[in-house]
Amino acid sequence: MFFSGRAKKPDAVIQFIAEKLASYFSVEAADAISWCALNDKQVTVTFPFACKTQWPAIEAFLQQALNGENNGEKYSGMSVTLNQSIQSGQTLKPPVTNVRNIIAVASGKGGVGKSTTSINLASALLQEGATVGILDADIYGPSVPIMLGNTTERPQTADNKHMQPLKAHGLVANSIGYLVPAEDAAIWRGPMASKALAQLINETLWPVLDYLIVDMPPGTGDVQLTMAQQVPLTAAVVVTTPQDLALADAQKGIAMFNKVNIPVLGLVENMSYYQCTACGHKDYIFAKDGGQALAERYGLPLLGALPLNTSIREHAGNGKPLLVSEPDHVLSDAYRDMARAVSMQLALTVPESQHGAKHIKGDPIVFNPVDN
Ligand SMILES: Nc1ncnc2c1ncn2[C@@H]1O[C@H](COP(=O)(O)OP(=O)(O)OP(=O)(O)O)[C@@H](O)[C@H]1O
Repeated sequence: MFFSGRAKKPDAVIQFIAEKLASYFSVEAADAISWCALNDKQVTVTFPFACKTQWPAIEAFLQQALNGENNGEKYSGMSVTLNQSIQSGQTLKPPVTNVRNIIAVASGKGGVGKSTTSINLASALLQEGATVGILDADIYGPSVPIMLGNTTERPQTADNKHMQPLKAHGLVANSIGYLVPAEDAAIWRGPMASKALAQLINETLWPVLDYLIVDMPPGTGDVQLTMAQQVPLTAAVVVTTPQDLALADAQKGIAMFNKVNIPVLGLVENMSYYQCTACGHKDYIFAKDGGQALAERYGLPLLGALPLNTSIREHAGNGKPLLVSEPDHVLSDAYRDMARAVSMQLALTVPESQHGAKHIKGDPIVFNPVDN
């Protein structure tokens, strides 16, 4: 047997790797143990969340740990392979075919940057190795087509019942904005808006997606509540700006999801500060640490804090997300940090679906994540 003599028992190696992973991700070793498997001299770590941009660093860190700390002999010849496999989180309603997790991005107040956060979160999750779609549920003010730069495209249908989602920048997307003129949707009453959302979700032929990001309409009224109940949401992320007014509305958003038993993964504080490009001084225009204080009050993590920044606004408006145009931008890094936090929080806090993978039927469309 391989683990005889001076070598460690398999569970000791796994325990060792799990402890290193726990320190890297600030989680419990007990969580990390379930990610690890040993096969001969190879430890395979299968992350249940998206973190692919970190793999080279993690691999080097684990390999160094195996070789170092006087372990050279104990773990001699052992190597680490990394993988990721994102499971479906449980939902109150039956899941949508092919969609593992639906994450609502919501805000109590309009104009806080919910759509901008949605599109950049979706792009960042994609860069972290997940398959991602975006659904624009902001029936009254759809901005996903503008942000993806495909306002003139229309979803195709082969049977007049189902739509192929549009593909842009590696994402798949659907929006009421592709289907009806803005002035028509703007006058829809609640039931009509909810029905339109149900159709968008259920009649789109989604390819297999780890995450479908739903850009919710702003506010916490009847329309939003019905939508939150109607869609098989796995979880929600609440976007706020740091000032009191927005925070008060963000609380209403958290309360709304609590009421319908949808787990809130955490808060994103947008427009946290402005950093002067000339001198680097940070100005907390809308107050300081409001998002952090609210997160603490509700025992939620602050998943990200993004500054008020010209690049964020320009890229949101010109049809090419910041992460696509400038993947090396320091704010693209910040969005990827946020995406990993969202993905990890979901994997660690939402129990796996009892439906298993029964709703995963395969790709109804050819999905190429690098397609533009
Ligand atoms: N961090 C940021 N820095 C600079 N501009 C931003 C930032 N976030 C959002 N914006 C800009 O603020 C405006 C509102 O953003 P966005 O449309 O994302 O907000 P929203 O909350 O989805 O709005 P709505 O309530 O209309 O749905 C847009 O012009 C967007 O480009």
